[in-house]
Amino acid sequence: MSSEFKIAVIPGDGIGHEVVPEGLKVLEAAIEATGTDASLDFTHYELGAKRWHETGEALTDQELEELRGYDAIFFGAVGDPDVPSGVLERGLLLKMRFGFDHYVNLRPTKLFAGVESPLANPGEIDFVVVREGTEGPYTGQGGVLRYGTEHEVATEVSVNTAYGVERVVRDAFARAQSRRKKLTYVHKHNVMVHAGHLWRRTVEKVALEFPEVAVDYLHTDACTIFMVTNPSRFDVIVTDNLFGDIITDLAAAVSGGIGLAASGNINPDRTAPSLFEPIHGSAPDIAGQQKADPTACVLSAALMAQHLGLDDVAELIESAVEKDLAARGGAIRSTSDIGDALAGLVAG
Ligand SMILES: NC(=O)C1=CN([C@@H]2O[C@H](COP(=O)(O)OP(=O)(O)OC[C@H]3O[C@@H](n4cnc5c(N)ncnc54)[C@H](O)[C@@H]3O)[C@@H](O)[C@H]2O)C=CC1
Ligand SMILES: CC(C)CC(=O)C(=O)O
Ligand SMILES: [Mg+2]
Repeated sequence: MSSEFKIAVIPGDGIGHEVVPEGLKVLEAAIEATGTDASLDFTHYELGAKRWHETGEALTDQELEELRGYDAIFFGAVGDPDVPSGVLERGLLLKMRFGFDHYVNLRPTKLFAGVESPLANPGEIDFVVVREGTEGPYTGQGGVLRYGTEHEVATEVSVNTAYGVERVVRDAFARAQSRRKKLTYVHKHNVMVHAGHLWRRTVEKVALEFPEVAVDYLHTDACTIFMVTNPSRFDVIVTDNLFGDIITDLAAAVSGGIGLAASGNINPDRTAPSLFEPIHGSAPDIAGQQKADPTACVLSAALMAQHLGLDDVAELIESAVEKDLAARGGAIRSTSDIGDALAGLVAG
């Protein structure tokens, strides 16, 4: 039986408009090349800075509900220098992450053959960060007292629930079980004793269900050391929303750059569409210049294909990326040239 998947496409801002067309180009080439009888039906949404300037809205509640009807969301990036910081990030992207219960923010990190790492001796880098996606300091809890005065007080509260921590920790253990059976949980429980100890107790409890998985703990600051000095020690990392955001930019940097780092914002219970995006932002410093590497976006399309059960499509895209990276050397190519090359490799 053939299946049709409805995909909402949101390029967003800045280089989102350049990398998303390349992601779609490679994805469509892979669908055709595999001969799968599945088809993807794309609906484009113009959301981001332009639309915010026109209407004052980042994403309405009605649009959020409309998006709920899709099988997946393919996203570029959000954020614009002419929009107050946080308005689009919270109003568009985080509204979807929270609204669609994307509690697993999955960020695989791999040093592909032929890719140069800034580390002198990188060794093998192949790990996945499971970043909690719906809690922590990203919930918007907190506020400001005596705004604008010399007595101003600003709080940003980290929210951690037993339910929320346990479900993401269990997901990470299951991933470790099916990989190299090592889980590193990363927090800062020497200082953040309330949230940190909830994470610690939760990991200890769930570990009993996964006796084959070796568990390791690192404070976040020490994690950044080992990510640079010995990234091979990692298999699966589980951590909170903010720590996960920070360490995955570092993970991208040590494994060849932010332009290669893909992600999935996953709702594992499939009660709402999952969202796939490169981990980078809208990169205003290079936007509109065809300088962005679309590979992260292309690999995010592969993650989306895998999520939809199109494993052969995902594998074809990944192997095209591997071939292209192995042959790249120091060549400088435009965003669309890289997309064309990847689509060509996929077509065979
Ligand atoms: N998921 C999202 O939509 C995210 C949005 N943002 C937003 O993006 C805007 C810019 O944020 P920044 O902190 O500058 O982070 P950024 O990730 O946009 O850029 C950081 C640096 O990486 C470079 N870069 C990013 N993607 C690249 C690619 N594909 N190829 C080559 N170079 C690339 C940029 O040119 C810049 O020098 C802000 O408004 C921020 O809030 C930031 C991170 C994630
Ligand atoms: C909401 C985003 C702008 C936060 C971020 O940097 C990320 O998720 O990687
Ligand atoms: Mg980030």
